[in-house]
Parts: sequence; C-alpha cells; structure tokens
Amino acid sequence: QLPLILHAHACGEAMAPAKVISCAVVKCGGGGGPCHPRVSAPPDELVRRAFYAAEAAHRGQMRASGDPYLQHCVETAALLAELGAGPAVVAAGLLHDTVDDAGLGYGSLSVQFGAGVTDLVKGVSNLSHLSKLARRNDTASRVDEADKLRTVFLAMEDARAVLIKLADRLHNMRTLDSLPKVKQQCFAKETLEIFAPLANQLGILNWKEQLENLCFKYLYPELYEELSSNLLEFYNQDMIAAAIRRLEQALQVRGLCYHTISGRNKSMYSIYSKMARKKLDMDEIYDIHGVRVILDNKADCFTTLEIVHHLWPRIPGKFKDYINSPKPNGYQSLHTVVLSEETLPLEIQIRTRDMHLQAEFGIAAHWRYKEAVRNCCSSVPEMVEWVRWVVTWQCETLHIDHPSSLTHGAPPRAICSCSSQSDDCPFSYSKRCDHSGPILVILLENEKMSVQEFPQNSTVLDLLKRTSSYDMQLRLRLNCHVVHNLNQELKMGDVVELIPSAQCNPGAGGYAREFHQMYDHRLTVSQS
Ligand SMILES: Nc1nc2c(ncn2[C@@H]2O[C@H](COP(=O)(O)OP(=O)(O)OP(=O)(O)O)[C@@H](O)[C@H]2O)c(=O)[nH]1
Ligand SMILES: Nc1ncnc2c1ncn2[C@@H]1O[C@H](COP(=O)(O)OP(=O)(O)OP(=O)(O)O)[C@@H](O)[C@H]1O
Repeated sequence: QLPLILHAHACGEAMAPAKVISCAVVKCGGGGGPCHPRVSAPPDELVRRAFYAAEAAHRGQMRASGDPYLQHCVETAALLAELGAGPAVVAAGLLHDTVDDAGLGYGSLSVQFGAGVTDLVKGVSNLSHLSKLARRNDTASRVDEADKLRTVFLAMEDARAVLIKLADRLHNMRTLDSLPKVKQQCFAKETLEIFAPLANQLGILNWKEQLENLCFKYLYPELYEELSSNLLEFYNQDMIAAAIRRLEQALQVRGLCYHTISGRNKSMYSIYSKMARKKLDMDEIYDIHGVRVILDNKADCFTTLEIVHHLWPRIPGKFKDYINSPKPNGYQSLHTVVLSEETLPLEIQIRTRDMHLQAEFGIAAHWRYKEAVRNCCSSVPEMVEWVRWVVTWQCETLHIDHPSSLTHGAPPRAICSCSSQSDDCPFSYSKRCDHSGPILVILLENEKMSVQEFPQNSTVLDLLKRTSSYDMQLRLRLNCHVVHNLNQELKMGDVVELIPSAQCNPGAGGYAREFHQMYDHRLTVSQS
C-alpha cells in the first residue's frame, strides 16, 4: 500500500483540477537509509474523488486569511500523506470540514466514500466539538484536566481521527496570523497543553515541535523573537553533519558496525523550556546540537565512547553512564558533551538498539518520562504505544524520516498485545482494549465542562453523589440519552450532562449545541 504524497496548491476556483492537485508516490529504496525519490503518478482514486467533493463543498468559502477554504483541507491532507497515511486517511483529511462547515450530510459522504472514510470524518468532528467545549471552559489551564482530556481523546476515537485532528490543528496554527489576538492566545494555549503533548504521545515529534514553536510564538512573542534571532546565528546544521561524517569514518577505521547515527538541533521551544525549568542561560544548554549513535552491544558502546573522546575534547562533568547506572525508569545510554569545531558544545548519546527501543517505546519512553501521564488508566500507555509503534513502523517501511527511525530490520516488537486493529489499515487501533484502570468521564454541568476520574465499575449514581447539583431536581443524560437507571455503569469517554430542570431549553445555547451536535454524529456512527 503505497501512500500518496499530495502536493496540492489550491489556487482558487478557476484553476484546472490537474494543476490544483499533483501527486507523487513515495518510491521505496533498497535496504539503505531513508530515501525520498518521488515520481509523478496519478493520485489514488479515492483521494481524487475526495478532492473533487471537498472542492465542490467548499467552493466560494474563504478562510479568515482570505485564502480559499479548500487550501486548508488540502494542506491537512498533505500533512497526513507526508506522514505515510493511506488513502482513506488522506481522503478523510480532505473531507474533514465538509459536514460541519459546508453542510454536506454524513449519508451522502457514506454513499460516495463508504463507512470507513465517513466514520473518520465523524471522529474528527467529535474531537473538534469537544475541543471547542474545552476552549470555552479553559480546560488547558488546569494541567490535571488537560492530561485527562488527552486520554479521553485517545479513548474516544480511532487513532487515525486523532491524527487528522492533529494535522488540522497544525495547519490552523500555521495560519493563525489572521485571527484576533484573543483567539490566537486561546488556540495556542489549548494546542500547547493538549495537542502538542498528543503529538508527542503518538511519536510524531516533528509535528510536536512545530506545534510547540508556533504556540511559543503567539504566547510569548517577545521572548520568541529574541530567542529565534539568537538561534538563527547559533544553529549549525553543517557542524552536526560534519561531526556525523567524522564519527562514521572513525568507527569504520576501528571496524565497528553501527545501526544508525543521527543528529538534531534542539527545537526553540525545547530550549526555552529547559532554560525556564532549570533557570539557565542559553550558553548553559549543552544539548542544542546533538548526535546519537545506535550500536549492537554494550562493548561497542564503550569503544565508541573512547573514540568520541579521542576525536573531540570533552567538557568535564558532562559524562553520564546510564548503562552501568540506569535511571530508575530503566533508561540506559551513555551521554557525553564534547567541543566540536573547538567552540561548540555537542551532546553525543550512545546506546544499543535494545536500549533505544526501551527509550522510545518502553517504560523509559520519552513521552512518558516527559509527561509522566499523571492519573492515567493502565490501558492508556498501551494504546499510545500501539499507535506510536504503528506510526513508526509504517514510516520505516516507507523510508519516511521519523525521529524513532531504526532503519534496517524488523519493526520494533509490538508492546501492546491488543490485536483488534482493523485488518485493512495498520493505523487503526482499537479503543476496545480492556480498560482495567480508572475511567474518565466528561461531565457537563451548569455550562461547565470537566473531566472526572472514577474507579472501575462506578455508576451514574456515584457521579451524581460527587456533583454539587446532587440535591437539586435534575435532568440527567448519558451520551445524549435520558438516564432511567442510576445504577447504570459508566464507561471510558462517556459524556454525562446535568441539566437543572428549571432550565427550559438546554439545547438552545452554551455548550449544549456543541455537545448535541457531537452526539448526533456519534449516534449515527453506532447505528451504521
Ligand atoms: N527516553 C528517555 N530519554 C532520556 C531519559 N533521561 C534522559 N534522556 C535523554 O537524555 C538527555 C539528557 O539527559 P541527562 O544527561 O540526564 O541530562 P539533563 O538532565 O538534560 O541535564 P543536562 O546535563 O543539563 O543536559 C535528555 O535530553 C533526553 O534526550 C529518559 O528517562 N527517557
Ligand atoms: N543527542 C541527541 N542526538 C540525537 N537526538 C537527540 C539527542 N538528544 C535528544 N534527541 C532527540 O531529539 C528529540 C527532541 O529532544 P529534546 O532535546 O527537545 O528533548 P529532551 O531530549 O527531552 O531534552 P531535555 O529534557 O534535556 O530538554 C527527542 O526525540 C530526543 O530523543
């Protein structure tokens, strides 16, 4: 299943379709490292039809920037295609706003594109409604709740819908300039607390970094300007490339085989956070430039360390041996900082392939150690790992650059044993994994939304006891249905609505419209 890399330039209605869409197929190379020769090929039929449907639905609509609305759909789809997503996901990316913003019906989508694509569009729409509610309630300001909301996002929808929502948000963040300042800040806050960590959890580090840098720009414009002008001069990609070449040669001379050597500039937001967290100046951050070597075994790691210290002068006090003294979470690696080109600190990390798998996918995984997934249910790490694994594996198969790339060999072993992903699409994972831990429920009460945690087997009555409205006469709905039995068990991702009976028409305004719209969609999904 070759993915389509969609290069589309939605240049207005008058443009001939052939010019609007041009597609290329990623041609996979031999066994060597990542390669990206792209050859022109006809776009996948499903994607082509989705493009025409989106074009017709959004014809005449403009974005706040004055650009044709279609451009947003195309850019969203292109981001997904570049990630290696298959035609159904790319098509849903093109169509993701056709129902909510252009009045198309799910019935008609289903007839044209089938239930798979339609369910994805509905999934994105549900996430958008929930995110709108969260923005209105400023959920992002309550760290604990933002954490839980991400979990609910993952539990509620197919991970592919989350991917589409992330792509949609990335393009919206890229085009935030045209919105009023208050909205910019509101979106940036929500993105920083909810969507960037989601991208991190799913292992799409490139999107995570882009999202964070954009949030940084809108939330702290002066700091952003200052740091970006400093970094423009400081970032030195050539130095990293030269260091990698030098190390490769030295390893070859010693006859040492390595799996990969990779390098990266630390992102602007990551530098800013580290400076803030550790109260450091920029010149005290030693890992702005970094190289990582992955080898076969421990002995080779220590030999490589010797070689590194032979090639460059080391900075005293910066060597860490997490191989002989692993971190409490099991993280293993050798870290050293050397002076490259006489003046520039360069952090070098050396580890085996197994250690790297642990660092990327295991208990010591970056997303866990960074976000420490507070309050999460035990099945959530499994869900996240499964999606991370699939995304990485798919990118590797296609030789698309991915930060966790391991180049050759079999994909990393599946850590999650849930095998209920749909057969036709490896991106799909199931939220049907058993939730053995606590349950997260969305509570809508007095125009306020909150994400509440309950132990397994809790009931609607348990929820009622916890709320301030317990004694009042209430109308109560669970996932849009009136509740008759208070002993009904709550499930992960349930939405409970408490309406004081004095309130005559709960559907008229406030959160209720978003919520009901969302549930109309969900109901149609389950019926279909
Ligand atoms: N996946 C994973 N990576 C880790 C973990 N701990 C450290 N790292 C990686 O190692 C890098 C440096 O960690 P340390 O050498 O402990 O240094 P530090 O705490 O950042 O402090 P500095 O020496 O100031 O850089 C981090 O930036 C991560 O890339 C972990 O538990 N899991
Ligand atoms: N020396 C390195 N060489 C190559 N990749 C690295 C290196 N250090 C970190 N990375 C990778 O770069 C990405 C971004 O890391 P980043 O430096 O922003 O965060 P971090 O590693 O958690 O650092 P810190 O906690 O020190 O801010 C991660 O995928 C990380 O694994």
